[in-house]
Formats: sequence, structure tokens, C-alpha cells
Amino acid sequence: MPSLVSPRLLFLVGEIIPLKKLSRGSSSALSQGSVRFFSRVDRHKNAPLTLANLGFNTEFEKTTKNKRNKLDNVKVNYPTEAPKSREKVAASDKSRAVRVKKTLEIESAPFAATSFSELGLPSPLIERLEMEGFNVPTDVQSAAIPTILKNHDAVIQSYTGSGKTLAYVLPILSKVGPLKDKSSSGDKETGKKTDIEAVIVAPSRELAMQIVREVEKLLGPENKRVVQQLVGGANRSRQEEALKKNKPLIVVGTPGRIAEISAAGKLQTHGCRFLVLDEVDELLSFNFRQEIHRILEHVGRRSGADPQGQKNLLVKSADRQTIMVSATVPFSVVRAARSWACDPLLVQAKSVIPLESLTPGTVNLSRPTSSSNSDLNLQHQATVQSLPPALKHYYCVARLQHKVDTLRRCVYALDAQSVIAFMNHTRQLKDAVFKLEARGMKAAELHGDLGKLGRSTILKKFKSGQVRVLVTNELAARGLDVPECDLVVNLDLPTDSIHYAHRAGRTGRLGRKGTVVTICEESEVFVVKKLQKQLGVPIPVCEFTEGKLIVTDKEKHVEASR
Ligand SMILES: Nc1ncnc2c1ncn2[C@@H]1O[C@H](COP(=O)(O)OP(=O)(O)OP(=O)(O)O)[C@@H](O)[C@H]1O
Repeated sequence: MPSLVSPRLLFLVGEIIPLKKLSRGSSSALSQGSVRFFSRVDRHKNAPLTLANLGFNTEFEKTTKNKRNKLDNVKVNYPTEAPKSREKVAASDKSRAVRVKKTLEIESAPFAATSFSELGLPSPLIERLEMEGFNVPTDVQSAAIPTILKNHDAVIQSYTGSGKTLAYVLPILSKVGPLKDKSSSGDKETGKKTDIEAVIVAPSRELAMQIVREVEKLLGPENKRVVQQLVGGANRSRQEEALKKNKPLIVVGTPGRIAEISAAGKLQTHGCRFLVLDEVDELLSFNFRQEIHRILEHVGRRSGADPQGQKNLLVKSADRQTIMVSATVPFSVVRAARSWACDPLLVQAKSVIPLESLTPGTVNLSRPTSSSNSDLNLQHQATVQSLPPALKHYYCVARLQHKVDTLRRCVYALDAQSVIAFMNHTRQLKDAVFKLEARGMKAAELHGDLGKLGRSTILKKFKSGQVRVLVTNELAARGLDVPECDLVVNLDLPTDSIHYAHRAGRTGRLGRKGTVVTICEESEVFVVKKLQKQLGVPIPVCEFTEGKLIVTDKEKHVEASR
């Protein structure tokens, strides 16, 4: 079997990563890898980067029924001895154990593993998973869990609803708290009991509370105090009292509140071992910049140097494992990971590669600019990775004043039971809800101006089916997990393909069916066409007549199946 890595690209089970510039470390590591090629690569100079012009006739060896899809012999070998900054400190100085990254043998991360026990999770945690009905890990969990357990910093990128939350929660619970692997040697013993060992940051209260519930479910009722929420809008002094009284090991919250309590000296995170930035591209946006910077400076310590960049082995803080997560990874995330993480790996559903091998455009989704053909192909590839494959996308044209009525007809035509409708301005949400209710359709609005109690009540009603249409904006909805959601409607156009992807990802969770309909004015159709190109998915035009969704594309006039 040929064992080579073309200097131009790395082909990992359906992934083509143009590696214009591999840094020495990873290229040597990667060049030791042997990736299965079935054809020669002969890329023409300026042709766009497509499989065809790369001379690939990709044909995978059919795996037998029982054999899993594995990457044979692809190794990303990191030096087993920790880089200088992570050398084991002398036995005498126990105050600061450091994390030693272990060689990551990709084949030990069996992509599409058939059980969680194959991934090295401790049995108490596996028992809890089984009690909660989680038996088979998703692809991104199969790739991420071994990577994080081997102490690597990671950027986890996989399409919406693919199980990214557990992909980082499970390895953390394997090392922190009552379900952890008691036998794991060499791991840092926790410092004072008050030390927080994991900080998980999310851009919205809803998402933070959703993560808390996932962690609490796994910990079980007897261990609920191990995790605590620090979300904005809740009573801060009560949160600080709980921190003192319960001494949680894991905190989950929104950037503002975590930074606020940290600045007040009420959150001891210098011994923190894990920092997770969920929906990281949103967290790096302007509105959270200051708080995220404070959190990155004060939580644990970036491995290898203190925030001032000086090597300071006397700092009494543990190396921090930094994990960044999102369905969309624009290059701003790659840059942030490079400065705040240490040798981070890009973990996708079926590939784990050194992040430093990426160049602008490879996973960049945030530059929906006019780009050359090959860049479009790359964006296409990156964007498609952020959309659940089973989704169906449509658009229909309506006058501004008829949009809500069109939404109502869309809901009836698709017989949708759990609908999330997106608008760009909070004041319009009320008007849309009023019009829907006036026509007998149970609707409610969700946005930042509502209080914490109001928001959680509305979410509960929506999840329980008491509300059929939730009208919201994308911040309140990012990362939101409502498995029953079967239709997403864009009443206003999203600002770019990243926002489209996160809105669309509220439906079609974990392989379920889902439909996305964008209702736009005639003058906005060109934007939908642009999104279609950037997202790489067909968005045919449709209309809702006689209670049916009719695709009205010229070449085909068919009724869309429900
Ligand atoms: N291994 C699994 N088996 C069954 N269900 C799972 C598994 N992992 C996650 N889930 C469920 O799948 C749903 C989606 O998971 P999650 O919210 O973590 O997806 P996500 O990738 O973070 O989505 P988003 O990008 O929108 O944040 C949740 O209801 C979760 O409980």
C-alpha cells in the first residue's frame, strides 16, 4: 500500500486538506503517516481544487460488516516527552503537576466506534451513559474523546446536532469528579478542594443551562453539586454563596458572569485543568471579546507559558487543556487556538490533524466574499461539514407584509409540529407572534430582553409542545438542542452562511429529518443563491398552495415529499 503524504494535501477518509504549509513538527509527524491512496495526485497548476482534477478516483475499500471504518496506520505522532514547559516537575514540587501529551495513535481512536467502552472512558461513567440511554458514540465523539483523554488541546468541528457537547463533557468527567478514572496515573491531583477543575463557557444562558443539565444527568442526583451554573441574569450573590458552600469542580456559564465573578476573586480557577469555549466562533465575536480575554488569562494556565508568554515553572497553576467547539470554524478560531492553546488538533467527524497545518480558507466559513473557484470549493467543503446531511432546504418569495402568513401556510403544508422561526430584530418578534396567535397558531417569542425566568418558561413550553412556533433570533438559539424541532424558517435572511448553518442546525438533530425554509422578498433572492453556493446545498424555490409545499423550479414541478 502506498505510504506517502502528498506535499500538497492530506486525504483522510473523505477529507481533503490542502496543506500549503505544514510546520516542520506536524509535517514530519504526518509524513510518518501512511494514508490510503487509490490514485495518483496530479493537480493542474491553477485548476480549482476538486477531486476530479486531483486525479482522485476515490474508491474506498469496502469495510466488511463487522470491521469498522478505520484509518489504517495514520499516526499523528507527537513527541512522547513533553515539550520543555511540560516536563514533569521534580517530585518535590507537587504543587504543580503538568499535563503530558501522549502519542495520539489515530488507529486507537476507532472512528465510528461501536461503544463508549472502546474509547477509554471509565466504567462508572459508562454505566451512567447506559442508564441515560447513550450506547453508541457519534463519529465526532469517537474522534474527540481519545484525543482529549490523551491531553491534547483541541478544536472540535462537526455539523450541528452531531453530539459535540458529550464529545468534550465525557473526557472531562473521566478526569474530574466522582465518575473519573481512579486508576489514571500521572494526572494532576487536584489542589485545594476549592479548585475549580473545569470551566465551560457558552454564549447564551439557554445553551449554558442545557450543558449543565447534560452534565447533571450524567453525574446523577447524588452528585449534582459537582457542577454549577454561572449564567448572567441569575442572582449573582446566590451563585457566589453556592460556589463557597458546594465547592463545585465544574462551572458552566456565560462569559460576562464568569469574568465578573472571577474579577471579584470569588472564582478560584488557577488550578483549572479544562477550559471549554463552546460555540467558540460566537464567543470570539466582538460582543464577548473582553470577557473571553479575561477568562483565557485567568483560567488555569496555557500550557508552556504564563499569559505574559514567559516560561514560569514556579507558577502554582496547572497546565490548562483548552478545547474550542463549534459547527463552524472560521479562521479567527484557528488564530485564537494558535495563541491560546498548545499544539491544538483539529478534530472532525473522521479526521484528527494538527491545526497548524490549516491555512486561511481550508475551514474558513466566515469570509463569504467573492472568492476563486477553488476557495469556493474549500468553503463548500467546510460549510457542508457544518450542516446536518439529512436536511432539506427551500426558499419561497413573499412580500414583507405577507411573510408571517406564508410562515403559517408553510407550517400547515409540512404539518410541522415544532417550528423555530428566525428574525433579525427583537421588536419584530412580538408582531410575528401576535399575528400567528391571532390566526390560532400557538406561538411565543424568545430573545435577550426577556428575563431568565421568562426565557426558561418559554423554552419549556416549546420543548413540551405547548408552543408550536418559537420566534427568536440566532443568539438565543445557538447550540439549542430541541430534538423534536422539525422545521426552521428564516423570516429574515441570516447575515452570512455561518449564521444560516447554525439556524438550520436547530432541526435535523442527530440524523433526524429536518426542513429549512427561507422566506424572502424578490429583491433578496440573489442572497439565497449566494448562500446556496457557499453552503454547497440545493435550495430550490417553492410555494405553498392548497396546503402543500410545491417546488416550482422550472425544470421540475413536483410536490416536495413531507
Ligand atoms: N452518542 C449519542 N447517542 C445518542 N444521542 C446523543 C449522543 N450524543 C449526543 N446525543 C444527543 O444528540 C443531541 C445533539 O447533541 P448536541 O447538542 O451535543 O449536538 P451539537 O453537535 O453540540 O449541536 P450544535 O452544533 O447545534 O451545538 C442531544 O439531544 C444529545 O443528547
